[in-house]
Amino acid sequence: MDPQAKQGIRASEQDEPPSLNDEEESGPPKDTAEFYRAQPIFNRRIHVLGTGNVGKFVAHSLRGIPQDPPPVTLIFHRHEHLTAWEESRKVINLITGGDSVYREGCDVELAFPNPRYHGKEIDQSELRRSDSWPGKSDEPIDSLIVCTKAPNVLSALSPIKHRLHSESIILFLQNGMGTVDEVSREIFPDPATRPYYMVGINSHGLHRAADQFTTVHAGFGLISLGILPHERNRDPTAPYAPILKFAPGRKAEPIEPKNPATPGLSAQEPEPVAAPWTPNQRYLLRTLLRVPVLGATGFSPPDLLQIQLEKLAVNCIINPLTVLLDARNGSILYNYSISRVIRLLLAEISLVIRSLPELQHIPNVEQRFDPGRLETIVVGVAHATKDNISSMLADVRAGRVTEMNYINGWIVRKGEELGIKCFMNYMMVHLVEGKGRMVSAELREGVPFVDGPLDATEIRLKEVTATANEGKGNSESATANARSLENSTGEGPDGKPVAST
Ligand SMILES: CC(C)(CO)[C@@H](O)C(=O)[O-]
Repeated sequence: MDPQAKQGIRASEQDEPPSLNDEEESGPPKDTAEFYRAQPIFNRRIHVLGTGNVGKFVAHSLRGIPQDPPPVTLIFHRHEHLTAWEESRKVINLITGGDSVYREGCDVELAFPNPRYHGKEIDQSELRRSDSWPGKSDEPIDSLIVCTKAPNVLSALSPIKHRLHSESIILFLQNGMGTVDEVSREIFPDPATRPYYMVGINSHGLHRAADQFTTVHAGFGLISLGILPHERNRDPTAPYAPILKFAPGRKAEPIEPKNPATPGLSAQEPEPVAAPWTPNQRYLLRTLLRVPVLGATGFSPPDLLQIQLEKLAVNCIINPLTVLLDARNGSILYNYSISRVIRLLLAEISLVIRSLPELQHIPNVEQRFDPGRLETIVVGVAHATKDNISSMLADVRAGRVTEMNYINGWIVRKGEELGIKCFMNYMMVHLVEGKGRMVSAELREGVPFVDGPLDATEIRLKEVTATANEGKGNSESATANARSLENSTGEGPDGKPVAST
């Protein structure tokens, strides 16, 4: 067996510094801080799953903690990425305002995602030639930050689920809602062995760079963090996990009129957070709070949920509209017709959010999620990011699956559970998915084809590979496509024409 297979590939073996808690305990702790300081940290290593812009930014930031940065392991999902890393300087570069900062010291592993079709995982084990490969690791993971896009979380997490245990902590950094519930249902169905979860909302602007291990920090933002209550530690009928009145299999009851501005009128009182943080929860949270560039702040679960829902409302408007208009974020501003669409969408989004049972005990929810206030937030973000291409538009242009299922799709599903029909959002989901399919089909058409009678050495490429993709964020793949065929036919730039039609 490959000697590296047990523990991935380590940058250095001396990176396990002594526990943060070397001091001997003397008597009972006097205050909360002392209580937490007395908790032992067994493993400081932080694994980062997903090495896109967010993953690189987080790993770079963690390695930049001035004193005693934590050991960080990047989990790649493709062999090419591992090879590229091994052949590179083994540094992550963050470009801020044109200046590059290189950080070294990350270890790497390779875990192949388990593909899923129609919601079911496909067992690939029989297809594998070996159970061991360079970069494979079976070591336990105590702290994990999941930075993959929402639609890829299940397939990326599945091959490492055996390494996560009931005391591990997983931080989810995805756009949209519903990822955590999906992970509990599909990956960790048993609450007794389920790890702890933390959720983060990232507002940093990060752009792709030409180099694979470089990210551009285009806009400073914040990361709002919150530790979610674990089912092991709370009453599952408490408001944070309410019994849904219209959930499948449940006898439908009409929604009671609520008055959230008067807490307690029709909702249960929130459950007080009783469980103290585990050492891994506290360690990961504290470590992230120590990184100035992340701008991380901790919130209670109800506060975090409301921040998530505000961000969701913004994403529900800017992301699909920029896809349909195929334009930058600012394009939705100062346009009478687009404003009508925004208002119709927000009317549904606001109603669903204001009806969520988990918010019923919180004062001012009616005001905070009023459609007019949400519109002000959306317009503010669209204005502040007017020159940006939204993440969803970038996904569609590149032929990737969008996060629509976790954004407007989540509103539609929640609406169904609550008895609210969200026609406008349903239409948005399918317009964006339809557009995504159309663009992917166009990109697939970019596969070079042979046209007309050719002699043995001649070949023509459809020009669409180079031109149809221009300015659509996928020119890299189109060019690579064209280049690979050029190489395979041995035709160079000064050979016979390779592009026609
Ligand atoms: C806020 C936002 C729409 C700005 O581009 C961003 O969350 C995105 O691109 O998804």
